[in-house]
Amino acid sequence: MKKIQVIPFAPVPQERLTYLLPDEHSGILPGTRLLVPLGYRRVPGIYVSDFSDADLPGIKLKPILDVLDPFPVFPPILFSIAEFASWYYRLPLGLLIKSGLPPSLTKPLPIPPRTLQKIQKDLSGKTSQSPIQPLLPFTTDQESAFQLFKNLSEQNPFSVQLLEGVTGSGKTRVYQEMILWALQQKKRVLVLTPEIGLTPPLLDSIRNVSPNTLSIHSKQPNGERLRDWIRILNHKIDVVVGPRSAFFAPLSDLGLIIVDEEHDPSYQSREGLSYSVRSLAIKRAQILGCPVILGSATPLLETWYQVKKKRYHKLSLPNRIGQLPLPSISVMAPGPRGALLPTEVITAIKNTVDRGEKVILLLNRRGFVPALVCLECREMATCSHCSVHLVLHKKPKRVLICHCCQSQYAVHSRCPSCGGNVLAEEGLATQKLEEIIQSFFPGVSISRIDGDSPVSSGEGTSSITGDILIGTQMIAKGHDFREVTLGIILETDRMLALPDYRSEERAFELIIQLAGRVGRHLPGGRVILMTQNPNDQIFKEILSYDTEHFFERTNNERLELSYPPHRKIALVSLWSRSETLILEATGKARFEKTSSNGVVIQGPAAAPVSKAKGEFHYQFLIRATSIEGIHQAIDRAVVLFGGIKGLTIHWSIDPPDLF
Ligand SMILES: Nc1ncnc2c1ncn2[C@@H]1O[C@H](COP(=O)(O)OP(=O)(O)OP(=O)(O)O)[C@@H](O)[C@H]1O
Ligand SMILES: [Zn+2]
Repeated sequence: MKKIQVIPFAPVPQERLTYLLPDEHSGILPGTRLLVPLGYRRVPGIYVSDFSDADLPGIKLKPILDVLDPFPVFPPILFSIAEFASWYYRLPLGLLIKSGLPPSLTKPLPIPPRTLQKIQKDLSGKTSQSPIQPLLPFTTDQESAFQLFKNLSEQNPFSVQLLEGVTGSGKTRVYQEMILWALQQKKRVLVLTPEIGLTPPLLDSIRNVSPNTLSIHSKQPNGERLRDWIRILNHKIDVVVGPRSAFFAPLSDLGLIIVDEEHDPSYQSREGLSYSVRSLAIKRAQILGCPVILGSATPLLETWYQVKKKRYHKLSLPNRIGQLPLPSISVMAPGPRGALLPTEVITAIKNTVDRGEKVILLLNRRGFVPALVCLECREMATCSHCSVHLVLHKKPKRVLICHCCQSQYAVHSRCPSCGGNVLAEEGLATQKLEEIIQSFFPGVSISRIDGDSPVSSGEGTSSITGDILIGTQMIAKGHDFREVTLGIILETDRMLALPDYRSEERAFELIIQLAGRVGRHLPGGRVILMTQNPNDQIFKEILSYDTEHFFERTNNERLELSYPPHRKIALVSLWSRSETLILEATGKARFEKTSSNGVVIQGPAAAPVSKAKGEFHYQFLIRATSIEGIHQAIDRAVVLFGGIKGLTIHWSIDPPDLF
């Protein structure tokens, strides 16, 4: 029996464990799933390599229990990037690999033989060849951007290229040509997109240049996802398009990675294992020696900074297609005496709809109203498991919902605190906005696009037919609505005031992206921002689309306050049902506040949502000049808090925000 190394799908401190492989299985290849004993458990894992060191004195090795599949499902081409991710984000390698596999391959079971037979039969069939429509001729901007890409990619094995194209400048058309370039080199392509459900047009455009394209995403049925994975493993697919869950697609001969809308925070997982596939895409391209494209109209400040430092290249599409200008942006105060919209805005909506054009209203809060308040004691309805107010929803039924843990509560008629019987609905969310706007414009059709509407569950944008479109931030993402010429953003000040170092950057990006949906095909586009503080510096930058000034200013602030891109940061979170336990543990521990090697630790402080799903949440913020400093601090936190019963510890390196 030979000795082999296995990465088990378990949070083990050593990344690889050594087992014995019975001779009858000696022919298996690295990347194959095995079942191994781990303590009293049987866990699946990946066979990585043979173990060539001589003896392990005093250690009695156990044989593996089974070989789960007849072929490797996590091929060795993915080992280096998985190992890098595990090192950089301090995550158990086995769990990281598990997070990248289709769900059916994460269980301690073989693929059922009948399923496998069916998939293999499908594989032998011809891949579908959808008709290829003629491609649009390039504009001069597109031509120069593509030529620069081609030169850079042919001169350097690895390069990071920012495709900065204003909204509606035709980035997708450039992606098409880049993909064709890679296919001509007999290479394959990975295209990452923030939300597959919202961007089927991107998939169509890519299929048009490469019919052997498929999309992988977490809403696919398990069987389909497994079948697609095996098709990719068998080299039947040239281009994979998808969100975070597509990152580990087992494409061999990868020659190009495109990260569309690279600024989007959904590239970083928030729950469970925290890692950013946008950042890992850059590393994967570096390991493979191929170009990676970061596409956006509003790149991350970090990306802008790397371009400034000449580490990333920039390709520009400075104009909209058809010489249509970007919409004009203006600021306006909300109406007098609490009226939601001033008369001027109502008139602008009416005129737009009367012309047969469309209006978008963005309000970044779903539900009916964000607060149900007792007029006697001013108590607000609050979740019993989380420290957040309940949001009143009216559709599909009248119910109070916790947006943190999703618990639902019946709407009470009396205040649970003082028995008062006047409960007022305060504030505004998308469902109420829809009701108000409908009352102003009775005959006009309205579509609502938010986390509660069908479009968010992957139905695509074809259902969005209203003349007035109301939505949360979702409405600003990548859509190419033809007739929209007026955009209105409500409660802009609230977006800017979120307690986070990135809130201005996020608001800037959201406003420019929303403006990007306006006037894409018709002239006269206009955007109105509702704000009480029209003289704030950020509005001057937004009104003139002065990204450069915004980035310069924000970058200086980040430098002064020691935030990225000038420092690495991480959040270490402690969770417990007992707040006292957290406070005692952190009070006793010597988690050095400032250490000699440039690591600064702040906290613990109650997290912005200080209790969620029944557990209290405290955070440390760590800053360091290097990733090694961050690692040291996290390792120390694990030693201090990792073994305490009743306390769990999580961390997020380069978190997209501090929530
Ligand atoms: N060369 C071209 N000739 C004519 N029309 C074009 C050309 N390139 C792109 N278009 C059209 O321009 C519109 C905008 O293109 P696209 O959606 O790719 O923009 P974008 O840069 O991705 O914008 P956003 O960042 O807002 O998503 C689309 O309707 C597309 O079909
Ligand atoms: Zn809750």
